Amino acid sequence: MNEQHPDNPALGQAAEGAFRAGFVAIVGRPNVGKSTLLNRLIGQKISIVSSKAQTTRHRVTGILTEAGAQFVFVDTPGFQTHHRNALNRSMNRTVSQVLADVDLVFFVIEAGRFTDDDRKVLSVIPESSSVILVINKVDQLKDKTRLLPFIDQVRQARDFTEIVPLSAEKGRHVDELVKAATPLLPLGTPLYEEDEVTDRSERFLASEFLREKLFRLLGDELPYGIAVEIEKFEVEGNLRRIHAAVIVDKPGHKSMVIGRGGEKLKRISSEARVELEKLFDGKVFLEVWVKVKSGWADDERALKSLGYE
Ligand SMILES: Nc1nc2c(ncn2[C@@H]2O[C@H](COP(=O)(O)OP(=O)(O)OP(=O)(O)O)[C@@H](O)[C@H]2O)c(=O)[nH]1
Repeated sequence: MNEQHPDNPALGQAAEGAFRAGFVAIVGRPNVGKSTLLNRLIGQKISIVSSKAQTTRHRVTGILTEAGAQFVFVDTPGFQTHHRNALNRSMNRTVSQVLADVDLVFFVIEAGRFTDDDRKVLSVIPESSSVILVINKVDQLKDKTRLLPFIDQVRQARDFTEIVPLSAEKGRHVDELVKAATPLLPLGTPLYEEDEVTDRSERFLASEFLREKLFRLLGDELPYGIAVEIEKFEVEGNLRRIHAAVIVDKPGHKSMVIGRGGEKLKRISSEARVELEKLFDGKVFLEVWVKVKSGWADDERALKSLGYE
């Protein structure tokens, strides 16, 4: 019998035993389109670090629940090869731990480009992992006949379980990825309810959204070791009051973040606010300032307080 859950048909199907659910990591060098892909996959269902999620080992960045499967996407902090300090050691450790633990890895590259940095990322994925090669930005490939030889070139580097060319930005063939990935998840009941959101999760999402805007709008000027700390998060009816500090390592970095006449910081916070209002479906009052904490990136304890493990 196919009993339907009153709020979520997907949960009803779990009773049949055919449901699949698992953790998925999306990895790739900077700028290949990982965030765009995640947003495209989960759309408005962006979630969710639920109360349950805090008892798991992973940071959940999004959940996609389909009729027959639930994908729980988890965060892998980017890794850098240039600086060696506590921050990087901690990040590299986290990356390999997370990858060894998830059920499936989406390894994302750009169509027509397979670089040394891509190979470095690939080398961190454990041999035992199931990996889907996601070739993103196929819309940028002018000569489509180049795609097959390119696929042949990349598949020399590893035995991928599946290969899916797509365009995350245009939303093309993203459903193919979901289709290819579903049978690779383990059988099991859903790990999370859909649209589960807690105060804590909103706080986490606020810091993630702000961090994303900093990365995007500072670009090459992004100071090394920048971090976001949510100092206050209050909910009054449909209004959220958020006070956030951007932590930088050196006094000189402060002016880079603030920009001439405060322009940069104003733009960063206003873009983050607009997206948070959409996400929370309510008004957001977001106040952001910049704080200097010298040497924080080298201080393991400070890292812990900022959420790095
Ligand atoms: N043409 C095209 N551009 C894309 C596509 N997907 C992403 N982009 C663009 O590529 C750039 C990087 O995208 P992100 O999603 O930020 O990439 P990322 O891998 O998350 O980058 P990091 O956060 O730096 O690791 C953005 O300018 C996107 O708009 C695509 O399918 N086609």
